[in-house]
Amino acid sequence: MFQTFWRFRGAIAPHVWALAGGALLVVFVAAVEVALPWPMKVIVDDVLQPTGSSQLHETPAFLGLAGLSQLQLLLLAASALLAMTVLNAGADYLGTRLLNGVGERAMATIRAEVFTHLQRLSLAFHDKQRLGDLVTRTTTDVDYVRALMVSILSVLLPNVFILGFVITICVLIDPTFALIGLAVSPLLFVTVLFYRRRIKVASKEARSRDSDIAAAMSETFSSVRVMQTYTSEAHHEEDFRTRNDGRRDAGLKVIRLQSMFSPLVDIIATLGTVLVLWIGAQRVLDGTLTLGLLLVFLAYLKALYSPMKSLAKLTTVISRGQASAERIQEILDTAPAISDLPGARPAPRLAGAVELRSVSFGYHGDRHVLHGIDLTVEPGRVVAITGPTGAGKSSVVSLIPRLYDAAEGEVLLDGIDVRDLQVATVRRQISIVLQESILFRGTIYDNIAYGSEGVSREQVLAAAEAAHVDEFVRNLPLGYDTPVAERGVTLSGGQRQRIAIARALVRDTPIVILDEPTSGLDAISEQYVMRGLERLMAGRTVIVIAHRLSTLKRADRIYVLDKGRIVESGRHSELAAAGGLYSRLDSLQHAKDTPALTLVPAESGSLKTETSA
Ligand SMILES: Nc1ncnc2c1ncn2[C@@H]1O[C@H](COP(=O)(O)OP(=O)(O)OP(=O)(O)O)[C@@H](O)[C@H]1O
Repeated sequence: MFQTFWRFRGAIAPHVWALAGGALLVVFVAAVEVALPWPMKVIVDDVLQPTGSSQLHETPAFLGLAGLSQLQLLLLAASALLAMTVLNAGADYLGTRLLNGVGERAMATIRAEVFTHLQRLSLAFHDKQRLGDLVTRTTTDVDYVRALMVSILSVLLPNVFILGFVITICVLIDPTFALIGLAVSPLLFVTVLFYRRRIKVASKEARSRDSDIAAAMSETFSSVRVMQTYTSEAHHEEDFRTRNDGRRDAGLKVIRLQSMFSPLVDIIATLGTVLVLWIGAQRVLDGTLTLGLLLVFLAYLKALYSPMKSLAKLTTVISRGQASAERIQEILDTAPAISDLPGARPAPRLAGAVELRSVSFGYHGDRHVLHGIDLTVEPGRVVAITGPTGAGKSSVVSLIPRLYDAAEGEVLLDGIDVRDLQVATVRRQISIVLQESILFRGTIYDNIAYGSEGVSREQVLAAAEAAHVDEFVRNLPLGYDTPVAERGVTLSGGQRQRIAIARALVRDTPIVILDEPTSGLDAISEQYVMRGLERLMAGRTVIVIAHRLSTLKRADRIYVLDKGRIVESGRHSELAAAGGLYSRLDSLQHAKDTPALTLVPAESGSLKTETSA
C-alpha cells in the first residue's frame, strides 16, 4: 500500500509540505474526535448524577473544576462540545482540501509522465497495445491511484490514530474493561485480511475488463464509417455485449465480496458492543462504574469499530488503487525498444544516401518477414519498391527512420549506421507520406506546420501552394484556419494527401518516403497529388512504395520484393523485359490501366482529358 506512495514519490515530492499539513490536520481531527465523548460524560456523571462514589466522579477534579456548580459545569461542557465540533469542522475542511489538492496535482504529473513515456515507446510496443487500454491506464487508473492516496491519508491515517488513542485511553481508564472491548479485534483483523486479498484480485479483474470495454469502444468508433457501410453494427454490438457482460460479472463479484464484508464486520463489532454492554451494565448497577464512563466506553467502541469498518470499505479503494498503480507502473517500466545507444551522435545534415546491407527483420522474435535485404539509394535518386501484398515493402521503409531495428545487417544513412546516430536527429531528416494521411485536431495551417518547429507562415503557405492545398483552402470560409476534425474525416482523401505533402515540403528533409500515397485516389485527385509529389521529390532522395506504372517508370531503380526477399532489381524497361515477377505484375497493371484515359486538371480549374502514355 505504501509502496504506491514510494512508486510515485517523484510526483508527490513537490507537494510534500501540503501533504504533511493535510496529514497533521486529519490527525488533529482524529484527536478531537476522541475527546468528544468527554463533555457528555461530565454532563451525565457530574451534572445529572452529582452524587455517588467520589472516585468515579473525578473528571472535574482532574480538570481543576471541582468547585464549579452543576450549571457552570453544564455550560462549560456544552461550550466545549460546541467548540470542539467547530474546530473539528474547520480542521477537517482544511485537511481534506489540502490532501485532495495534492492528489489532483500529483495525478496530473503522473498522467503527463505516462503520456510522455507512451510517446517514447517504440512501434513494436504500440503494435501490441490496444488504444482503449492505454486510454484507461492514463485516465481511470490514474484516478484510482489518486483515490487510494487520498483515502490512505484522509481515512486510514486518522483511523489508525483514533484506534491508538482509543485503545490507550480505554486501557488507562479500566484495563479489564478495555480487554473485553478489544476481545473481538483479532477476529475483525483476520476478516479484514481475508477479504482484502480477495477483493484485490477481483478488482484487478474488473479493471482489466474496463480496458476491454474501452478497447472495444475505440476500435468500433474509430472505424464507424466502415462499420455502418458494412452494416456490421450487430456484430460489434454482440462483441460489446460479451465484453460488457464480462465487466458486469467482474463488478458483481467485487460487490458480492464487499457486501459480505461490511455486514460481517458489523456482526463482529456488535458482538463486542453486546459484551461491553452486558458486563458494563452490571458494573454500573453494582456501582463500580459510572453511567457516564459506560457511555464513554460505548462511544469509544463505536470509534474503535468504525475505523475497522472504514478500513473494510477502504479495502476496495486500496485494492483497486494498487491494481491501477501496477498497471500504470507496467507502462512506466517498459523501456523504449528504440532509443539512443550509448555514444550515439547527432546526425549531420544528410546528403540522402540510403543503404540496407544484408538486412533481416521480424516483428516477433525470430519470425523474420525480411531476409537479407540489400538496397542502395544514391542521394537525390528515386527508388521504387514494388511487389505483392504482404511482401514486406512497408517493413523495409520503416527501418530507415528507425521505427524498428533490423535483427541482422545494417541500415546506413550517408554510410553511417542509423543506430550510431541519435534517433530524433535522424527522423528530423526524413519525411513520410502514407497511403492514408493522418491529420490531427487543429487547423489546416497547424497540420501543415506539424513537426516543423520555428517555421514561418510564408514557408507554410509556400508549401501549401506547391502541394496544391491552396486550391481547395481558398474556397473555405476560414481558409487555413479551418479546423480539421480528429483523424481528418472532414476532408477528402486527396485533400488530406495534399496537406500531408505540404507538411513534408515544409520539413524540407533530404530523404522522403512515400508509401503508395496515391493509391485509393480517383484520377483527378491523383493528378493533383502527383503534382505536389513532383515538387516534394525534386532534389531529394525518394523511396517510394508503388504499384502504379507511372511512378515505377519514373524511378531510377526498382526493387521487386516477394516474401521478404528482393527477387529482382533494375529499371522499368529492363525488368519488364526480364520475364520475372515484375513483368507479370506489369502486365497485370497494363490490363488494369488500358485503355487509359487520365484526367488532368487544367490550370484554369476546368478539366481536360488526355490519353495516358
Ligand atoms: N506491426 C506488425 N506486426 C506484426 N507483423 C506485421 C506487422 N506489420 C506487418 N507485419 C507482417 O509483416 C509482413 C510484411 O508486411 P508489410 O506490411 O511490410 O508488407 P507490404 O508489402 O507493405 O504489404 P502491403 O502491400 O499489403 O502494404 C506481413 O506478413 C505482415 O503480416
